[in-house]
Amino acid sequence: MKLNLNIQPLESWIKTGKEPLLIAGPCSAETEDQLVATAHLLAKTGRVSALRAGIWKPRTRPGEFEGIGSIGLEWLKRAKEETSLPTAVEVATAKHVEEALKAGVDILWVGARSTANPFTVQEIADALKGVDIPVMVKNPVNPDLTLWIGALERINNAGITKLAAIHRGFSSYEKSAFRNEPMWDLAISLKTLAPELPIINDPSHITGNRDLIPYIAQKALDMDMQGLMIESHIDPSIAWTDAKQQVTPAALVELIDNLTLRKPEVRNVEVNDKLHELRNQIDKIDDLVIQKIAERMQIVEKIGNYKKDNNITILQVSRWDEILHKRTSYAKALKLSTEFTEKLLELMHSESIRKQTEIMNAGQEVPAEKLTHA
Ligand SMILES: C=C(O[C@@H]1C=C(C(=O)O)C=C[C@H]1O)C(=O)O
Repeated sequence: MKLNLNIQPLESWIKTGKEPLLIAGPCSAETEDQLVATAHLLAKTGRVSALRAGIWKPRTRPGEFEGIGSIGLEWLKRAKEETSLPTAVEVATAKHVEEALKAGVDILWVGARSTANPFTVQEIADALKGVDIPVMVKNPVNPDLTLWIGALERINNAGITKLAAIHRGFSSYEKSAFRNEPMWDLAISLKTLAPELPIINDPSHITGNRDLIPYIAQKALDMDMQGLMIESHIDPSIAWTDAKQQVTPAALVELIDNLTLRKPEVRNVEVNDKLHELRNQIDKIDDLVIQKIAERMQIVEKIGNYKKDNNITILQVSRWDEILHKRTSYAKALKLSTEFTEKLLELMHSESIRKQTEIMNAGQEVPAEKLTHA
């Protein structure tokens, strides 16, 4: 299934000639000097397509710097006049939208905390009705693809067609090197559901650590994301927010220069022929894999019927354990990762359990009305 979004290409609202497409600027606008000086250095690099700056900062706890507020819009205006860089800010309320529009901000984005709340997103969407401005929607804090899609749909339904998603990673309880887990699968699912929707990666918020930015930025380009949003500060050591993840404009250029640009396709006939030949091999193998899984399921059905006739439980922990051990060690010998093999086996096992449950309980299914929420 594909999403039904009405989207204009990225080229219609941002200069995309520079590779990769780069939106950069300080995490927060702190002082007029800091913002304007950073903007000048970024513009001078010739690599940046838009200047970002947080004016209103939704902080997790009160008492931290919550953004400079509306005065920052004036500084952004000056930065734009002096550098010609279009400007981008985060909006979290209808009032923010109103003020940003009045101040001539070029691009708005909806932050991760706002995306997680459909009331907030709807308020922003309502404030955008009848306005022609690009809007980027960050993924929600929690790893919930539907919330991300819902926010994009609400903004799109308000008539915003210059739309993009920002992948900034997800909160996770698991200890990790990253501030926010990239959970690439979610971004890949979004791209699969809406191939025309540009996705901008935000390695600054994913990593929370400037040293890790290059790895995430490279992976984002390799995942065919359309651009990068990277926090850049004239002097990160004294930044008021996110000091550890910001980079100087000079470091930003070095980082970008070290990325390898890859395209979804190349025009070289020889390369394409070789790729085609390898993909043909994959097609044949995939067909065989599916065929073998179907054969396995037919045997599972026989086992299910046999267990039913003889009153044997569906789940057989020791047999399942034996399968997990034997298969993972065999797979390991064939250079497959244990994590992958386990996932694959677990998927097959749960389908096997589902199938046998269906056989065992034929005619005794829970009535549909009992399955609906009270
Ligand atoms: C198929 C069986 O039932 C279940 C499913 C298994 C499988 O799909 O391999 C293994 C053990 C059981 O939990 C079985 O008992 O062999």
